[in-house]
Amino acid sequence: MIEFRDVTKRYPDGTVAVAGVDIVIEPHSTTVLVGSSGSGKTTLLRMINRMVDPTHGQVLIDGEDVATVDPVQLRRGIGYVMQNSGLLPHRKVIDNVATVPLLRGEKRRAAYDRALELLDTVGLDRSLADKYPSQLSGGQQQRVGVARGLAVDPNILLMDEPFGAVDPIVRSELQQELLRLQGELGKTVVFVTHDIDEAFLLGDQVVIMQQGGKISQAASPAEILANPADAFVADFVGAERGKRALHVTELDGRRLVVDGDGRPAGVLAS
Ligand SMILES: Nc1ncnc2c1ncn2[C@@H]1O[C@H](COP(=O)(O)OP(=O)(O)OP(=O)(O)O)[C@@H](O)[C@H]1O
Repeated sequence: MIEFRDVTKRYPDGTVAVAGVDIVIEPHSTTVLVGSSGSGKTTLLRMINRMVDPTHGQVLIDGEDVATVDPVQLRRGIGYVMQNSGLLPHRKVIDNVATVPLLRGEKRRAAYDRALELLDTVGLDRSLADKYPSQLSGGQQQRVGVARGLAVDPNILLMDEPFGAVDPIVRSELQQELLRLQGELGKTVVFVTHDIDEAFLLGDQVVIMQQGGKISQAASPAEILANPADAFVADFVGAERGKRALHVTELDGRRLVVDGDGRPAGVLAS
C-alpha cells in the first residue's frame, strides 16, 4: 500500500505543485492521477520513488516512510515508465530492457533471458531485441518502455503519461494490453494522464487533481460519475454537459444505447 499523508511540494521558486494531499493507493490495483496540465500529477507520482521529495508530509510504502530509504535502492525496486518511452537511443532493445537488472548485479545471461521473456509479456516479437529504439514504431517503443519498467519485477509500477505520444488506435491497443497485463501481474500501478476516458478505462481508483495540486476527488470511476464531489469534477468528467449521459434509441427494431454525443455505445440484448 502507498499512502500520502498531508503531502505538500513547494519548489524552490515558490511554486506549490502539490498541496496537502492525503491518498491511499491500494496494492494490486491501478490508481490513475488525472488533471489538466500543471495540476501536480507528475510531482505527486515522482514523490513515490523520491525523484522529488516533499517539503511537508510523508509518503509511505507498506508503512515505511520513503524518506528513510536510499533513493537509488528505492528506484531499483520500483518500475518507471515515461512518455516517449525514455529508451536509451544508442542501446539495443534488449540492452534497454536489461539495464536495471544488470545494474542490480544480475548475471548477464539471466538478465537477457528475462528481458526476452518480457518482450513476450508485452506482446513484442523477440526479433526486435537486436534493433535500436529508432527502428521501432512509437507503439513498439512504448511497449519496450513497459518491459523495462517490469524488468526488476517491481511490486509498484509508475507510469507517467506512457501512451500520450502515440496515435489513438495504437493508444487504444496499449490500454487494452495494460489491462490484460494488470489482470495477469496484479501490480500496484500508479498512472498519470490528462485524459479522463483513459483514467476511467484503466483506473480502479481515479484521483482528480486541480490547479494548485489539490485533490478534488479520489474514488472509483462509478462513484465519480454517480456522485461528482463538486462542479469542477462534474465539468471535468463531462457529467454536467451530458457528455456521458446515455439514452436508448430504436433502429431497425433493435435497441441501441447512445451517448451524449450521439455515438452508439452498444446494443441492448433482448
Ligand atoms: N522543478 C520545478 N521547479 C519549479 N516548478 C516546477 C518544477 N517542476 C514542476 N513545477 C511546477 O509545478 C506545477 C506542477 O507540475 P507537474 O509537472 O507536477 O504537473 P502535471 O500535472 O504533471 O503537468 P503536465 O500534465 O503538464 O505534465 C507546475 O506549475 C509546474 O510548472
